[in-house]
Amino acid sequence: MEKEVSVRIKDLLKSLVIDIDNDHNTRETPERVARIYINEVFKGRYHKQPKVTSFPNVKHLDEIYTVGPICVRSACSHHFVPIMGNCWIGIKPGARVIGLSKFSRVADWVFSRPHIQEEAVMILADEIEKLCEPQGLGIIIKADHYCMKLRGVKESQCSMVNSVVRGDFRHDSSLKQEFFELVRQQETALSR
Ligand SMILES: Nc1nc2c(ncn2[C@@H]2O[C@H](COP(=O)(O)OP(=O)(O)OP(=O)(O)O)[C@@H](O)[C@H]2O)c(=O)[nH]1
Repeated sequence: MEKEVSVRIKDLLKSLVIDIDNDHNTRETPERVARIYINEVFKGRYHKQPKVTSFPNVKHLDEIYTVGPICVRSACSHHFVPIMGNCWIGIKPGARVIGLSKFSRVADWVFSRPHIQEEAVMILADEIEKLCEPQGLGIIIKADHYCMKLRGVKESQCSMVNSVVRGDFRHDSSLKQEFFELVRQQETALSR
């Protein structure tokens, strides 16, 4: 696959009148770009989900906890330029729990694909629900879209914030508020 992609990138660069044969800086760029897409930026499409072990919630914990900020590194489906930001996950555990670091690993796997942010948050929520079946789940993403910064409208300060709430977070507004408040407090502490 790397070979096939690099051949096509070579054609693309030729169409863009980039002289990869004589410009020493771009000579191996097609191979590099192929590796970046397959092994890094879009790896979530080609690599298996990271292994996640779940454990029984022996103490029947039913208080919420949050984890974040988790890095969002993605690419927008429309222009293939970066989406960079943070995400926060809130859990009211169910019968099983997973290790904290696994939220980052699964998020990285999900975000490493071309996305629009509205769908990315739902796909991540679906994966977390499958892994630990929480009683409640909330996710907030705040991200910069370089299709709005680097090009187009060139808005340097504008970002997108969206969220998804599932289970008890959706049915119990006080729980949802608690999650948003915990994230707000941690964000404020980080920005000091
Ligand atoms: N809803 C949503 N829109 C996004 C996201 N990422 C990029 N976009 C927007 O997708 C739109 C694509 O618009 P098009 O009109 O098809 O493309 P375009 O002519 O390049 O648009 P401009 O960016 O306005 O120049 C742009 O407004 C982007 O800002 C995302 O995650 N969610």
